[in-house]
Amino acid sequence: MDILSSTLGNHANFNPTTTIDSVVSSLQLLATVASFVNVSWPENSPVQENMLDKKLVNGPTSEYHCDKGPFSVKPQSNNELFVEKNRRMLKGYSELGMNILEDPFVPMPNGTGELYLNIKGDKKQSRRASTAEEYLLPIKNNDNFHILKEAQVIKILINDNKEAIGVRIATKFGRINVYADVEVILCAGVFNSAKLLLLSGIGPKKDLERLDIPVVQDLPVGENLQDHVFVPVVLSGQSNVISALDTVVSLTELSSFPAPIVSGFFSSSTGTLDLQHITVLFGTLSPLIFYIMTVNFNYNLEVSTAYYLTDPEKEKIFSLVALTKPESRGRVTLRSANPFDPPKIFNNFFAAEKDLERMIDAVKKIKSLENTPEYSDVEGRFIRPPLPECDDLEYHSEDYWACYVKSMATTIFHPASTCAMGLVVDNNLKVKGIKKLSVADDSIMPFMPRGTTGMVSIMIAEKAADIIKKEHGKTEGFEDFPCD
Ligand SMILES: Cc1cc2nc3c(=O)[nH]c(=O)nc-3n(C[C@H](O)[C@H](O)[C@H](O)COP(=O)(O)OP(=O)(O)OC[C@H]3O[C@@H](n4cnc5c(N)ncnc54)[C@H](O)[C@@H]3O)c2cc1C
Repeated sequence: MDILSSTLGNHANFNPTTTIDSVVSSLQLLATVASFVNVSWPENSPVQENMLDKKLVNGPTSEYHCDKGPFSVKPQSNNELFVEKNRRMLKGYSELGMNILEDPFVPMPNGTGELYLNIKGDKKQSRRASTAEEYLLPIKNNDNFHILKEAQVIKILINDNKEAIGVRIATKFGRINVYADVEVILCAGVFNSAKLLLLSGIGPKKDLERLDIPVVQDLPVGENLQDHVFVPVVLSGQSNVISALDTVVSLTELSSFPAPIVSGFFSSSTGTLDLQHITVLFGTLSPLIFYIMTVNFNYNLEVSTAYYLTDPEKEKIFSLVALTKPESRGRVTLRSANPFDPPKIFNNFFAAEKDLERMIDAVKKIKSLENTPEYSDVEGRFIRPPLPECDDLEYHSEDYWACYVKSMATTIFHPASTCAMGLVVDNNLKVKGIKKLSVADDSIMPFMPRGTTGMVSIMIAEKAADIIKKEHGKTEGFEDFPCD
């Protein structure tokens, strides 16, 4: 297991003796990179969960749940430390006018509810259910499954017939060419799949010519970059010194995310469920809020310290407010023709004016939690972070909120769509105009999913495996949905 995990950061999905089965195995490798929370996906997903809460499997929304799939999933209420705090957070949202959903993992979930977490095992034996364990472990001894460690693909080899014949890999022993018997499947992620296509002459003609890369196929690779941009809104809640203890205990409790967490979808005045909040309650003086702000999201020390130390005797309620369906489009392009240079990434958040308006609406709405009885009864309030660039603007003016949003905006790490289906690949994941070359990762999404992208990566890998099986007449495990 350790050996497998250690290879995930630089797996090479291509091997010299590729057979149909080994291509399928390689695709399953793609699935190893996505894990994290809430793998449940309602809209006819080929991802099959193993929902551990029987109430959901047998309840009114049973058609959206499965208890026979590879991924263990359970609601957070299984942890009694969090039940009361989740209830309070949900009460605040209900007083704000949001629906409270018993089960938020249904199509068009208009409201707020508990998150489901993909965690397997009981109590102290618990651990995050991962694609590495569920997909790779069962096949790790297969003869046709190989992982090349400490290796970086630097180019796709394409012959004069515009047919992909293999890849060039840089290893610590030097560069080697690896040839594919069947086809090459690129799963290097949103930035690096685009980068590899560009390095191989597949991309916008003008960009390639600028770097003297011979043009093999003129395609809009790297364009159409999308992401879930978010802005934090932090409120102080009730004084609760005991919750400092809960914070410590919950860190040792492996059967759930280490803090109470709820999430929901809501609409701005210009969209339908175009906004999401993910709300975490941090116990009094919990250092987790400081850690998350600095390490996870890279905020500066002034902002992170303000969230940590303002109203120190109180709980902090951190809402990550995100645009689920952004209109802005960014792009990824090469910095140089050197494969070891990172690509240039232009997020272009808020390039579309409407995105800024929607985010301002969303921030104001979540901030107004402070006016609900749940918060005003305990003198809960919005914590204004120090933003010197906004100081000259009148607090609460539209200009101030625009400045707040632009200063505080960052990514939830859901980039997608740089090799979008329809623009770069066809609906069978084949790169347009090139034979025997497919892409199977988040870069192929034409649009952002409403929820997290990791679960969609797994769906893409599952679907890609089915496409390959179908093309080669393999029926075993084809469209094998355990709960159908
Ligand atoms: C901090 C963070 C938190 C997240 N939280 C969640 C969450 O809670 N829920 C959720 O659903 N999603 C979450 N995501 C998103 C999720 O991780 C992605 O959607 C998913 O991993 C994308 O899968 P992918 O296969 O497209 O690309 P990746 O996971 O990026 O995989 C690409 C792989 O290709 C390898 N690679 C790249 N270039 C080369 C090369 N040249 N040669 C060889 N190998 C190469 C990389 O090392 C990597 O292993 C999170 C992401 C981040 C960064």
